Amino acid sequence: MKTAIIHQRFLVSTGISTDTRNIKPGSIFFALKGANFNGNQFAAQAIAKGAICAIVDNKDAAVNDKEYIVVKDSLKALQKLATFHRKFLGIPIIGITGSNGKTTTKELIYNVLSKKYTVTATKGNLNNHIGVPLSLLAMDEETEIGLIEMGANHPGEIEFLSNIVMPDYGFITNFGKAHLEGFGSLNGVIQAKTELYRHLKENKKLIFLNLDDEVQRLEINYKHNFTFGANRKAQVKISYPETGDSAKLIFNDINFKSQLSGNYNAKNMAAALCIGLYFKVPVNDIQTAIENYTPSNNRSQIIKSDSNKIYLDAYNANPTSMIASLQHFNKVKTKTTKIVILGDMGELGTASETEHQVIVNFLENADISEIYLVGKLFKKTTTNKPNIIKFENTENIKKHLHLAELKDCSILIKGSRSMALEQILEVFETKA
Ligand SMILES: CC(=O)N[C@H]1[C@@H](OP(=O)(O)OP(=O)(O)OC[C@H]2O[C@@H](n3ccc(=O)[nH]c3=O)[C@H](O)[C@@H]2O)O[C@H](CO)[C@@H](O)[C@@H]1O[C@H](C)C(=O)N[C@@H](C)C(=O)N[C@H](CCC(=O)N[C@@H](CCC[C@@H](N)C(=O)O)C(=O)O)C(=O)O
Ligand SMILES: Nc1ncnc2c1ncn2[C@@H]1O[C@H](COP(=O)(O)OP(=O)(O)OP(=O)(O)O)[C@@H](O)[C@H]1O
Ligand SMILES: C[C@@H](N)C(=O)N[C@H](C)C(=O)O
Repeated sequence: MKTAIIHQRFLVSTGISTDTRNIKPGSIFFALKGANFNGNQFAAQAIAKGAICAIVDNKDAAVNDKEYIVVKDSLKALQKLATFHRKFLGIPIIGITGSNGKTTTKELIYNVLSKKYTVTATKGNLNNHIGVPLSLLAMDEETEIGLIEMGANHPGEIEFLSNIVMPDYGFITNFGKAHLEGFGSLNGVIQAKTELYRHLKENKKLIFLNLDDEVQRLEINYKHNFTFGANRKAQVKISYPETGDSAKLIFNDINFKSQLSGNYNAKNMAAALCIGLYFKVPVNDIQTAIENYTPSNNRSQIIKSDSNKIYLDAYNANPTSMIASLQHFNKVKTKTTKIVILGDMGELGTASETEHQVIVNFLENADISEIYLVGKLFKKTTTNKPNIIKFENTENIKKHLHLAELKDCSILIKGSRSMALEQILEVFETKA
């Protein structure tokens, strides 16, 4: 009942705010609890800064009945409001999850579908129990298709988010060794990510499948599917040519280029193509949308800096995405000197030591001239290769690079968010 009342206020508001440090005038403020603050303490400030209503779960924070609504739990109220709004709009929603490439694939799909429809998509990677409701609540009556990214680092989370989103369509980018701390193993990742499939199947909704992925292939007998891949049974038949440094694919004899480094991004492009075709976006528009997409935020970027070429992939890292990046970089043909700078991979739990050593073992046999490993986890690995040099932290490698005269180099930079390896760019005079 309260959800319906809040929704009435929401419809005449400018949207949702959860932070008084950047409040939107005319918005509804939800007082959330976090690791550092209790949002209830900011409710009055939110109203003073222009919010039309504050949803609080501490009755003492409610100054009057006009501007404050007291609920049992503000976070749950936000999540319920999101589902209520989703049902109210009744538009088709695509849910996307996976271990790697969610944000990139979501951006590609967004660009493709926007050629024909008004699409509202998750901003950045606001993909958790707070970000997903906020993304749904960013949709309005103009929105024709919603595109929601769902992230997880423990079992049950995708099911929980799916119940909020109620997607009509779903896609899982891949199953990789990410967040092993919470998922336990690759099998744990598969069990958790396929919560999306189970949700879609129970509700007879459509699944987009990459038939080149052995886990996704298992779903082929579910009748509501639309498939892509190099696999001969795929409805959207793709071929993946041997490429240079950026991802490419071929569909119906048309070459799709991209500004994305790494051939693994080709399957993210293929997913966007498949979904674009399903929603009847003309192929030439799909091609333009994919080719014009320029990655940012340290993901799959190709940056020219004087005579050096930098592959900046420092947004995040895990064993699957790191090995994919290295295997690709290893194969790139260039006359320049190849250098890799790798930062620790976080959130791997007990697999951490082994997985860092696997990376070092790969590098020992790779066609790469100089290898710099940064962080405490890589420090624990063993190697006797003289071209593998270890640094305690990002500051130390920056000092080293300041002194090194790097010319005519191809440099791959990849590491977990906590390592913030993009700071290394400061060393180069970047000319994008
Ligand atoms: C709760 C919240 O929104 N916090 C944001 C806040 O953090 P801060 O530390 O400042 O405060 P608190 O959280 O303690 O504050 C409680 C509330 O008080 C508000 N407030 C505070 C001070 C003030 O002066 N006025 C206030 O009103 C405050 O805004 C809170 O509402 O600010 C930070 C800086 O902006 C935010 O980063 C922080 O946001 C949190 C982290 C958050 O969850 N935001 C979501 C919108 C979101 O989607 N964030 C994504 C995270 C994506 C991610 O990591 N995904 C993982 C998988 C998911 C794992 C999941 N289980 C999980 O743990 O999240 C993946 O691998 O993809 C993002 O930020 O990118
Ligand atoms: N299909 C893929 N296979 C392996 N690695 C990939 C794939 N797609 C993207 N990556 C790698 O993952 C990095 C992060 O991409 P992106 O942000 O799109 O993923 P994400 O799943 O959204 O991650 P997060 O949830 O942390 O935001 C890319 O820069 C790239 O290195
Ligand atoms: C940034 C967060 N979503 C993530 O991907 N974490 C891993 C462990 C990383 O930082 O690489």
